[in-house]
Amino acid sequence: MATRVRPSSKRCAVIGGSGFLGRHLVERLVDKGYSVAVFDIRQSYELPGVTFHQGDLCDKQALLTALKDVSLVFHCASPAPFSDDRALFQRVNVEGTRTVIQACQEAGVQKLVLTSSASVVFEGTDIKNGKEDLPYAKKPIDYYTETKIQQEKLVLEACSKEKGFFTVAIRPHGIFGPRDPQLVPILVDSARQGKMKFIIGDGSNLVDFTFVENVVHGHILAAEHLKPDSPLCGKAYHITNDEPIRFWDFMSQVLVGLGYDAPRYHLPYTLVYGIALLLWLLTVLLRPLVTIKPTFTPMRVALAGTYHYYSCARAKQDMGYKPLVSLQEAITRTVASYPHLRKGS
Ligand SMILES: NC(=O)C1=CN([C@@H]2O[C@H](COP(=O)(O)OP(=O)(O)OC[C@H]3O[C@@H](n4cnc5c(N)ncnc54)[C@H](OP(=O)(O)O)[C@@H]3O)[C@@H](O)[C@H]2O)C=CC1
Ligand SMILES: CC(C)CCC[C@@H](C)[C@H]1CC[C@H]2C3=C(CC[C@]12C)[C@@]1(C)CCC(=O)C[C@@H]1CC3
Repeated sequence: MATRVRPSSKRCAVIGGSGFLGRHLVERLVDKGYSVAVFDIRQSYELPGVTFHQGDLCDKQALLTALKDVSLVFHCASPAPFSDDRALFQRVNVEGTRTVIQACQEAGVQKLVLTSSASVVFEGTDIKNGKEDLPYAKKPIDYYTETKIQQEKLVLEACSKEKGFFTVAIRPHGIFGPRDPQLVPILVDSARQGKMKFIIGDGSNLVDFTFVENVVHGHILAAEHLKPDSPLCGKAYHITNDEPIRFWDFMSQVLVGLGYDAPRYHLPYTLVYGIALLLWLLTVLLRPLVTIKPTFTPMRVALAGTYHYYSCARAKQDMGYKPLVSLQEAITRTVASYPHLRKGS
């Protein structure tokens, strides 16, 4: 009878390993002595100790090649959240994740760590110190979040002691750091267009922004604590910097750090939200004729004008999580990493 060779626990795969979070995760795993297989639709770098497998995660055969001899899989691939392509989110985040689960089970993978999002419980209204037992959003803020909810459910439901397949979901919020392609670049682009003069609402709303290295730390701790009978099995965990900050203070610190003025003038939240909604309707109506990409979408206005910060007490208790980098240090390091986005450069 053929015996199955138990894959090495230091061999893992990162699906989405060419992306912002994925690459930081891969770099840390290599530092910790893991050998890593990256599976991604694109290859964006080369690194000793890392093998690249280019492919679409909806393709099970391609996944099976990358998952050979792998015991641990991190799944952090997703289409960009600001894409408007509902069919793409459905195909990659839902159908693709189903395929990832099947491929993991067929390849004999023991642990799957999903990058979910704290936004799975956000409906555009205030969340203060939200815990993981909040219900999933009934009206998610966009298609991206709608499919992140379905994806998280699929992964957590697949956790099975009988099959020897253990799953956990990490829910980060507002990831930022060096090489982030969205938060800082969008902010600077808006400032360069003169659109960052206004504070939406009274500016007191607290939110979580989480440094990418802390998010990586949470993922690796989750993987290392995920064992049969551990409390992590089939559960979701918020990973944040544990230092909620006023949304507009965070934006101002990044902008001022890069040489731009901080927003100063207040606008009522409902007015801006209403205008953003009208603009969005207009873009939908005009879509057959022209493509418009407004800076202030209803989703961004909701994120900019409400409280949304989360408790990471469960991660502290079950996996000993503690942020490694403080928010101030993280902002300083992030600002320093974007010399090309400084005013005047
Ligand atoms: N950034 C944030 O603030 C937050 C992110 N998250 C989650 O974290 C994860 C990582 O996000 P982030 O690093 O910011 O995103 P990125 O877009 O930087 O990384 C995602 C990677 O997945 C790749 N990818 C997309 N579709 C496929 C596919 N069909 N098959 C294989 N690879 C694919 C992307 O390629 P390509 O670029 O070509 O599309 C990209 O390389 C995502 O799951 C996201 O939902 C959660 C909370 C907050
Ligand atoms: C133009 C300005 C009013 C705002 C610019 C900053 C925004 C680009 C970011 C502020 C909060 C961020 C955020 C995400 C993306 C970038 C921001 C909107 C996510 C939507 C990314 C994907 C997630 O899973 C949730 C994030 C919430 C916070």
